[in-house]
Amino acid sequence: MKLGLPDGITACLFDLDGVLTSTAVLHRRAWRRTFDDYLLPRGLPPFTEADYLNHVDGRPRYDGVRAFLASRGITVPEGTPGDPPELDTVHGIGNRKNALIDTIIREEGVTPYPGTVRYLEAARELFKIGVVTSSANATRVLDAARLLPYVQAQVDGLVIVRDGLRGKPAPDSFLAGARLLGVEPARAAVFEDALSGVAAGRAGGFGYVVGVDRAGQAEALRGNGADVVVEDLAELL
Ligand SMILES: O=P(O)(O)OC[C@H]1O[C@@H](O)[C@H](O)[C@@H](O)[C@@H]1O
Repeated sequence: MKLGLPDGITACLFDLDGVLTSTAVLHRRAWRRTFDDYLLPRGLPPFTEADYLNHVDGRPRYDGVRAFLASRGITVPEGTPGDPPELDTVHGIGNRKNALIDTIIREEGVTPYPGTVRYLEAARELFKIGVVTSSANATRVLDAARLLPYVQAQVDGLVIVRDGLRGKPAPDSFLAGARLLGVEPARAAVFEDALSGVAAGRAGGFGYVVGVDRAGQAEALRGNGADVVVEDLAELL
């Protein structure tokens, strides 16, 4: 074992929001405001943390809109990516959330987890490092957190759309990350805080899946595919 990973692992694929940076809570807040603006005027129950964790967390933006609305039996037109934020379409609602997260990130900034930075410092000496995230805002967030120098390969929300990949919980984005680093999935470890993300790691046949529990959902992370669950990456040092 090195840095808590089994022998034979040569690469680490890190999710971004909630694993490297504390931006998962910012996304959650933006989603809550977006969906509550839709739900509450219609007399429907508000968006909950469980809604976020089960249907939205880790998935590409519009997949999250579709999955959550489907869980409530709500159908809205698909629309197109250029839809303005005030339109009640899948794309309009997703764009509304993106305008909100944009403001929140600009006003509040981005912090990397200190334990993650320590882990990255150690890992860069031993492993290839990639970031695999559904977020189309990844470069900006990595840059603000000063983490870009650690990243040798990046698969993000823009790449997912460009290459027509299926989003998490499908394994496509992690498999693309492994390919970019030139490693077999069995030789790569996946680090994920989202249920959809650990499921993607398991579905891709990755050598090890580390669940990072930032939301008191250790059991669910294990149930969806994590081999081990930690609350902070420093526990693996
Ligand atoms: O809307 P973005 O920035 O492209 O991000 C898409 C998704 O990215 C994931 O990393 C987050 O867990 C989700 O909350 C978010 O919805």
